Amino acid sequence: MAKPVGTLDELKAELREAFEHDPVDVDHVMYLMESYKSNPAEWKQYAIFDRYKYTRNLVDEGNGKFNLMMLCWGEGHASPIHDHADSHCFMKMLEGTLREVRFDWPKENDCSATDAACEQLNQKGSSLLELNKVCYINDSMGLHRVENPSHVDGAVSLHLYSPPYDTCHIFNQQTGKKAEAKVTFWSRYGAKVSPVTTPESCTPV
Ligand SMILES: O=C(O)CCSS
Ligand SMILES: [Fe+2]
Repeated sequence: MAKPVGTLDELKAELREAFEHDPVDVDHVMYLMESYKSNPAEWKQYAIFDRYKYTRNLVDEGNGKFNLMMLCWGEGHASPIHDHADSHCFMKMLEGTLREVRFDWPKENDCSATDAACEQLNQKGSSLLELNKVCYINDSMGLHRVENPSHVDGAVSLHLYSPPYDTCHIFNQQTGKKAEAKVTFWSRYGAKVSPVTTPESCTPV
């Protein structure tokens, strides 16, 4: 069994090592992310919140193999229902609690074309993610929406996407209609960048 990770810098180094080998060992990456115990003193420099929507804050570009980012969710903030662009998605709770709601893909691929083909997405599960817990999803497992259920506390989560991507799809829960969405960063390595959009607020391309 690999040794547990101590600090965020150790986690970044271990993740870079883990992604040097193909295919990705999902269980090993889950172990690494789970074994890191959140220490706000190590990550608060990346945690930049916005009043109106959740923010995506780049932490490491993983030698081009993955994007590691910190997402900051104000009270009641939520992502749209989205896919993960055929990438791996690992999500770890660093502070607070998030709810993950999972959905099946739309039954009809051409739903974005005709109203007749559209129908409500099937919700297939919901779970609360507590401090230090890690969840994993990829497109073969379905879609999800992530939300901060608290109306008094913020939440911070650490996300790893591999391969990295800057476009995904968002879905309308009532119709199943999908639209392409650009995802960018609110900050990079702790420094805010120009005003950017994140999935729930960006206009489909
Ligand atoms: O903005 C994103 O990357 C979706 C957060 S839930 S995986
Ligand atoms: Fe996601």
